Amino acid sequence: MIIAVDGPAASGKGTIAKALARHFGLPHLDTGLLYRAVAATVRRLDLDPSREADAVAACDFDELTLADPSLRDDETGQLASIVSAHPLVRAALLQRQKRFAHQPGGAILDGRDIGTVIAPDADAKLFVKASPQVRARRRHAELTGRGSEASFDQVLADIRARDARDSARATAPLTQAADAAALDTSNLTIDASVARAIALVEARLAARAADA
Ligand SMILES: Nc1ncnc2c1ncn2[C@@H]1O[C@H](COP(=O)(O)OP(=O)(O)OP(=O)(O)O)[C@@H](O)[C@H]1O
Ligand SMILES: Nc1ccn([C@@H]2O[C@H](COP(=O)(O)O)[C@@H](O)[C@H]2O)c(=O)n1
Repeated sequence: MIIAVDGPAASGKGTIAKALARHFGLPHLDTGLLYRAVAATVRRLDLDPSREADAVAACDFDELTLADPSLRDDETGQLASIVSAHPLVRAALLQRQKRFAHQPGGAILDGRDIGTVIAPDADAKLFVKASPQVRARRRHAELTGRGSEASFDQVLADIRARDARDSARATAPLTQAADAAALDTSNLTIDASVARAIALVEARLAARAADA
């Protein structure tokens, strides 16, 4: 069984995907981390993120980079959304994600293009969203908890900039797959969001079983 979870920055898709992975006993891949690792490598090697050839060179990143907590920084997220717009960067990371999705026993992946590009054949697809203000409030609380001094206005501006870049790029833009179930978490607690996500996935699986 493959479950695809997509959505914009800080919508809660990672939180939901991890909980679904526990519930259904599936391995989980946070695909944003791959783009963040490329971004961190571009920065470490002092490359130019807007040059496709530089960003492609960083796709061969050291696997240990994936465990670096600084990947979660807001600055790395912004840089990730710049490098991820290059078609050759997306191509370089494509097979790794497809292999993970199609491993025996199934998998759950979260990102921007899981339901549209990585696993269009997924058994269940969710598109997790929340208003920019709610997402910025949550991300600001998270960053403040980690000692960051970023202001709420800065976090909101960063989220809007990332949404715009991720949605406007020509290759694999952020968009809801036609067969994805939308889940707006703006007015839901984490527990309520997870319960709703489980119910949506189970409904989708039951509908597929009835069709088969
Ligand atoms: N329903 C919710 N209610 C309150 N806080 C939430 C909810 N869902 C997630 N959060 C919190 O919001 C923050 C962002 O959530 P999460 O990291 O899951 O988002 P994301 O979509 O995976 O973000 P990104 O795309 O930037 O990786 C986290 O601090 C998380 O604990
Ligand atoms: N499937 C994906 C996942 C992520 N991206 C890009 O990476 C940035 C960081 O992702 P997070 O999920 O960790 O926020 C994101 O803004 C996207 O630009 C992607 O393109 N495709």
